Amino acid sequence: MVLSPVIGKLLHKRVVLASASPRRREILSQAGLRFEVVPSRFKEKLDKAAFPTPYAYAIETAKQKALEVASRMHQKDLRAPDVVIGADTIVTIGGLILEKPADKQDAYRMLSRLNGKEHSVFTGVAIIHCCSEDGQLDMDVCEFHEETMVKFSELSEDLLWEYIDSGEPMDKAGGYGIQALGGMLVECVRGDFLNVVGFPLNHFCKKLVELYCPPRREDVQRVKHESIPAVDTFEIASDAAQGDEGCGPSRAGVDGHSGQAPAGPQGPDTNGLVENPPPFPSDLLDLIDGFKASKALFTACKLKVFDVLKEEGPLKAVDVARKINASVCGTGRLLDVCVALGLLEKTDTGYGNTRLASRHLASEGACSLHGFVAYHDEHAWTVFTDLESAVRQGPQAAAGRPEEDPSQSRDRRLRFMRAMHGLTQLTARQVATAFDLSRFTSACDLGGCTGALARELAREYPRLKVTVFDLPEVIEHVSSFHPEGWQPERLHFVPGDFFKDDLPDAQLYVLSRILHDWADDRVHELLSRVSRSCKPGGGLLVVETALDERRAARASLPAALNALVRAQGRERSLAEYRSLLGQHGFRDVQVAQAGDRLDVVLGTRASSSAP
Ligand SMILES: O=c1[nH]cc([C@@H]2O[C@H](COP(=O)(O)OP(=O)(O)OP(=O)(O)O)[C@@H](O)[C@H]2O)c(=O)[nH]1
Repeated sequence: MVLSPVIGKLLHKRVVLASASPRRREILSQAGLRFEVVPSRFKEKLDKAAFPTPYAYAIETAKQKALEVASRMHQKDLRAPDVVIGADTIVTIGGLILEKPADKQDAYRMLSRLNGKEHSVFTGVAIIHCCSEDGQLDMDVCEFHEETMVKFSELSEDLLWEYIDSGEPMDKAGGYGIQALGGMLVECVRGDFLNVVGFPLNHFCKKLVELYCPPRREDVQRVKHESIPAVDTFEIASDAAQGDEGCGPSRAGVDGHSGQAPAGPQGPDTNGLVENPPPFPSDLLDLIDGFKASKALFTACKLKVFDVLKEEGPLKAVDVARKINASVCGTGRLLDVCVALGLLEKTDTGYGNTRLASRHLASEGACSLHGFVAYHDEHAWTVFTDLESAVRQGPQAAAGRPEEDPSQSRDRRLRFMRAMHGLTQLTARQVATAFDLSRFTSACDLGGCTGALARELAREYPRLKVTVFDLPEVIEHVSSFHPEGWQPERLHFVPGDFFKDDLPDAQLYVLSRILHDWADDRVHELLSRVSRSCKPGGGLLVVETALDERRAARASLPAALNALVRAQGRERSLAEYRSLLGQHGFRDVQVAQAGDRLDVVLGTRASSSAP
């Protein structure tokens, strides 16, 4: 029996799994897929440093594995299979990519690195649709990745060696198999378990829905007019499977344009030939509607919809309306839009948060971005209405406005602090582990605000004492951001202005999301102050979202636009940050990525006194 209708779409096709992994074979056959196994001969030796993110590396490896099998099979009997699936699983921690261990010592190195910590497991997947015509092989590649967070318990050396001696680690990414003995090492898992084992089945099925059962044209148009983006659920596949016999491998889907409507009614042209209308511009319509989606999210956050549903959901629209003190009709529409945006789920019992919403959009919690959303709603939204003049006149248009100073009023300051706190908490661990900082015993986070990064640094490096140095009016509020029962043992808050006051002594100085706020002259002033305070051998850690051609244009887009609408300051490229550190006496400048959007630059203060 095939449970997922979308897997059924592949039953009449020749499907090949380009993998030697017994786990992938098992996951896919248990899902009801029928396929042959042809292990890939692609050597997994791509240059990791050439990829902007670890998952881009995993995706490319998966793609190369599948492409190798497709072309080999085509060459052999001039008939490629219909579909080839490739996958690659990697583990990442502190900017390092771990694959299968080379030997026992290597397994030990990997497992001790993971010991007691949380790491990410990425599986990149490539689905290749092949078409052989006149001896030519034509291939369409659809690719995606899935991330799962896994936390290891604190494990003794003896236990690690016992596990290594079991032989289990050797053919597993990161040196452990979560589905077997390795499960004993794991304290918790956040995300898709099967992704860790080697194949993200859930995401794969969703991709198949996009490829084989895009929403029907009427649905797309209705959705567009109501400004609700299409949502990828298995239900779409079920509906299509029941109501649309022709729901097949649409070219639109295979070409990777997910959610694109199939070609519309076709009329004969003057030669009696059928002419295809131009492709439906779904992506463009999504783009046009994008601001409405943002505003719906901002509004639901402001009205505390996600808090109410986190505490009491699932609830009917009428009950949510009562609790947020809003109209039933307006609330119902907002809730439906949130469902379409993938933020809420709707069942017979009412509306409930998705995991994403409970984790990031409710106002409390270690991963809450509620403050960050509020800041965008109340501040960025207004500032960005000036984009046209900023583009016409350049950043001086923003300079003409009264200075946006987050410390102007208590409310605005607190709002800004909440935004920074949420964002920093979310990325602090990745920043703290981007480099091995264990050689430092003292650090000073300049402009460290609520201490979210400082706390993570102290947690990650047990010998490290961290000072947060920020304006007195900021320091005055930090206690309200401390987690309950929190004792600031190795963490100190010192009030001061990094442009005016002496900087606290430290071996490592941290400037996280600070430099982009300042124009070049101020950046030089600040860096020369840091350079003077930093002793030879000390370090400077700069954290920014760099304008960087390596990163997909889309990810650095907000940074590029921010630079236009801000009165002062500008985003800079990695080359510029490297050069700035060099100009101020920092050598051995290294760069690492912290997650998708942040770059971390570490320089060591050279011994010569003149920078
Ligand atoms: O918890 C677990 N983590 C990982 C695995 C297995 O690890 C390997 C990952 O290696 P890779 O993606 O390169 O795949 P290969 O086994 O080399 O097969 P290919 O022919 O596809 O390259 C993978 O087998 C996971 O299943 C695990 O079992 N548990």
